[in-house]
Amino acid sequence: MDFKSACTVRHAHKRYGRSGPWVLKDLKMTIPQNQIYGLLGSSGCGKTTLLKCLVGALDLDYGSIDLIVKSKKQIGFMPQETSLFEEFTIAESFYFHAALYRLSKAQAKSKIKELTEVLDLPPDHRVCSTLSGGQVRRVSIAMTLLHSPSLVILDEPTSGLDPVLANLFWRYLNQLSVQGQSIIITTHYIEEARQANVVGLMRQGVLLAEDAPEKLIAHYKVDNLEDVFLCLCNEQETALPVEVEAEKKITFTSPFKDDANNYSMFVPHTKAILYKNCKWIIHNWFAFIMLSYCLSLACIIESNECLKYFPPQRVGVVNNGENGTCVNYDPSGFNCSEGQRVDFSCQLLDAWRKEKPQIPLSIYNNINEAMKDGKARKLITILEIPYNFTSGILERFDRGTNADSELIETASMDIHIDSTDYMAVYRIEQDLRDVFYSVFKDHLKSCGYLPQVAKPPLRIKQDAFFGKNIVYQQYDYSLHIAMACMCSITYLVPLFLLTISLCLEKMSGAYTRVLVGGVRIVEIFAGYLFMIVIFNFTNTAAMGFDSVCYLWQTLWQFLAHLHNATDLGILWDLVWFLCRGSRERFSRECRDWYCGVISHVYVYRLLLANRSRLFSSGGTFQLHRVPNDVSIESTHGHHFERRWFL
Ligand SMILES: Nc1ncnc2c1ncn2[C@@H]1O[C@H](COP(=O)(O)OP(=O)(O)OP(=O)(O)O)[C@@H](O)[C@H]1O
Repeated sequence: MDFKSACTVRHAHKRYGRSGPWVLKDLKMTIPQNQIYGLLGSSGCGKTTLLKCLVGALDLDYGSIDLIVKSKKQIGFMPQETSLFEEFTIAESFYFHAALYRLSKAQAKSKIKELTEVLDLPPDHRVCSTLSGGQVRRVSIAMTLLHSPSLVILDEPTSGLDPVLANLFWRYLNQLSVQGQSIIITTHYIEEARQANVVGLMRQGVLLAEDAPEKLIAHYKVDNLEDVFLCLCNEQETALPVEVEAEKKITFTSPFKDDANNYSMFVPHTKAILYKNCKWIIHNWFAFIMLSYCLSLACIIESNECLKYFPPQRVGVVNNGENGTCVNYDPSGFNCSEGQRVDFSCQLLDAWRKEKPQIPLSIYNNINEAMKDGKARKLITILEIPYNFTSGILERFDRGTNADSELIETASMDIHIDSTDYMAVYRIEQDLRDVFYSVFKDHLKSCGYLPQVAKPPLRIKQDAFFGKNIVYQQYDYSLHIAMACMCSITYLVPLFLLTISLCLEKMSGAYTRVLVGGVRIVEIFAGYLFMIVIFNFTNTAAMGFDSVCYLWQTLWQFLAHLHNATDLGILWDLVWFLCRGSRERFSRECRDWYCGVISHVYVYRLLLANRSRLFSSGGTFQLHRVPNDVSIESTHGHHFERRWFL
């Protein structure tokens, strides 16, 4: 035959696995340029394997392939499988393939119009998964031909096509070949292949003959190609079995190894993959929104008290004292030297209102009502003042060291503190001590005693005891695990769903086409990575709202209690916290201005201390949730006070 070759295959050997049977056995093939080559053969003879080797989807074990094209971009390959993104509409599929081959809008538009007419495509808003088998095949052919490739390779394009349409399609292929495209087509319909310029007849991995159909028919003196094939099969049966000879084992080199498009197409390929991923997400929005963003939202709602109401900052009081609600008692009018009778409960409440205006009091008639509100988390503490509280304390003063335990019991107030909030317990105890001290001090002063007598015999010195090793005992981590798990799932969902999409696309063969189009794994990876980053970023932003809310309160509380900020360490950790505010999304107790700051330090200290149990809890940790049995074993230079840890 006298023609220029579009593809030449020499001594092609291919098998799957190291010890599998040879699928291609010393196969030789020459595909003429600008002509249609019909590759015929029984099922399983190796046609698809050969085509995949031609387009670079598989490598030969031995042999050589010479192609007229040097870039995958110039090849159009239609695999046997559907090879379409099933959720896409036809228009989206066209857009994706046009982007993949960097076609201009005008080029894409005119080619789409041409292909729609020739292949009688359904309306372009139709989703691929809803098309019939024949329609899918036609859309698949259209995608293959969209970028007008120089070498067109079609694996059984006409199976399932209406005969009239198949005829039109063959005519269109003829037209393309005249326009300069070389076409290889496999088909099971042997007679159909008479329309090809050249046919190759293949059996058991060997090309038995290749020539123009009419020449083959004439040579074997039969009426049709089927009979030619029969003759060739008989010849092969009588011939000696083909052995793979050592001298025919030519080392295979990919015809695309110098593909110049490898790097220049990075951006368009990645953009096309991104487009495809975005569309996939849009088509599967329900799964993404439900699994990803709804979980984020649940985390925020569940973990953020700021969104619900301002955290309770009230102290409930049940005053069973002699003056009850204190309406008939003027605390400021009390003067010991004039022999007036003091009411410590009313003095205490008055002092509280003056000294702790940020924590208002709620007066209750009985303990049950107060406890009800306490359990509803409207109160942080309930003060239950007994009837003879004042007389009991006065008697204690009188009796001095002679006071018995019964009297001490009588003169004590019950304080119910919400112990789920460790920092609140600490603060309320401190506040109560301050207020009691101020009341007794004033009383003693008014009665002519030394006020310092009321001061507890303690001199607090602030030293730095900071241990490296923090020991946990008997702590229930489940509280933290739930939230941490939800958050982790939120971040894993996009990864999980996009992986599913990748698997589905691989199974449908869509990726074969994409890879044959010259897309590299690194470009697919970049497209996926970008999507995952976007998802996690938006998730973090959503959760960040929670952090901003918390941050605002933290700052507010920080400024309100600035007098406590005796150490620069707080400022340092506040800055740290600002930088890493998102870590605090699990915070339940926004009101503790320092819990966020300290918990932060705490987390890092624990991470540094390598506590595997904390790691297993998976989330951040709050100081007020820390059990009382935390101990710091050894000292280590640090800017925080020990009392903050205990
Ligand atoms: N991935 C694979 N692993 C192992 N064997 C394979 C694989 N793919 C194909 N084969 C085997 O290689 C042989 C040739 O398969 P191939 O798909 O190339 O045939 P074919 O001529 O295209 O058949 P059909 O016309 O039915 O599509 C078959 O025996 C097949 O079972």
